[in-house]
Amino acid sequence: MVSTALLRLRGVVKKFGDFTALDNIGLDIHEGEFFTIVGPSGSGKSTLIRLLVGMDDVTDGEIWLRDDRIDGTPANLRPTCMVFQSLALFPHMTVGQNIEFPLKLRKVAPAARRARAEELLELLRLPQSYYDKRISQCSGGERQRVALARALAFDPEILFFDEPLSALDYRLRKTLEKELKDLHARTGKTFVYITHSLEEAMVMSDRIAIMKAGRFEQIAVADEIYSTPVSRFVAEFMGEVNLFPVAARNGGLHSAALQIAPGATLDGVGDDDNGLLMVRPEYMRIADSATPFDFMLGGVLHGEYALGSRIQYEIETPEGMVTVEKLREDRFDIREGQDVTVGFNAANTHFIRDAS
Ligand SMILES: Nc1ncnc2c1ncn2[C@@H]1O[C@H](COP(=O)(O)OP(=O)(O)OP(=O)(O)O)[C@@H](O)[C@H]1O
Repeated sequence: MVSTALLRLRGVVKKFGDFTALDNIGLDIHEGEFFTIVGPSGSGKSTLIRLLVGMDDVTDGEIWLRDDRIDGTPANLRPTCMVFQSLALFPHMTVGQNIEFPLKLRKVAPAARRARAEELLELLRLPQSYYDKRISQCSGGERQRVALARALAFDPEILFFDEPLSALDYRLRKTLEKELKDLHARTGKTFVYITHSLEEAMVMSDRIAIMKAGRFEQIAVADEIYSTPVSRFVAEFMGEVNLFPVAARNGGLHSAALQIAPGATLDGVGDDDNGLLMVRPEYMRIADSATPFDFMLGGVLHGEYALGSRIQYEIETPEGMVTVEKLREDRFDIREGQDVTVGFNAANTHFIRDAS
């Protein structure tokens, strides 16, 4: 059978004793894709990657690489897969020796090894003079680049990344996020990446999978996960959010929390629907009598927080805290303790059906 997916998982289960760490996982990863798995601590991300690279065995299910079943193949016999771990460099060797290591294992001749190492230095934007530099003399960011160059020297079909940037400082992380995305585009390789950081996932990925308790809650492109999450869990995991219970009855919308403009409707919401109306803080507005909104609620400004280029406002309402966000240049002229009415329009909402 010819398949379009590079890596396919079917009914993958991993148990540790009675505990099910991965529960019937199905997944297709496409050739050349940057695929990121995010989820809270303990959701099963590392367990999944260990199965994918062959460091651990599945309890049940199948893993296919193209048209070969690989779940029974040990890690060292999966030459197409490679884990990228920054800390696995040899500190006593030079940058060049580290990058050439996989080629030496494959008995590539010294001149060809050196030529490839120089190409990879260029690809990773490291100066050629680094060839003779010791790893112990490289900075954290340079080590990350050398580790990537070495991973690419294996010429794997898929590169697996297990939180490679988590130990780095903010600025370096931001730089390397962009570099990784760029490297992905330049190499055309398939990247499978796991992280806690949603921001990292959003910047780099073609598709994101959100993991919860050993299952995928949603798999989609970043924008779709952010704008149309399938559950409260995904909505809350993907950043700040306001959620209001809403029901559709007798041709109208009802909510204990919100004043709803007569005739306001929500796309795709029919009679007897129950759910949560989601609105991201950047779509919340301060309302006045001149600017009515489809949905409004009153409260008191509880706090104002500067987040660099953005300002976040917390409004205390009878239904709980509501978050409103503005660009700094558009900041509101309101003071803590002041009464405010906030509003938003149906077009800027997403309805999460039956969200419990
Ligand atoms: N060898 C093991 N024996 C028993 N339980 C394990 C083992 N490895 C992992 N687990 C459990 O499986 C669950 C998933 O762990 P895993 O390390 O995959 O989570 P994670 O999403 O990678 O978390 P983190 O982000 O904290 O690394 C956890 O509850 C963990 O305690």
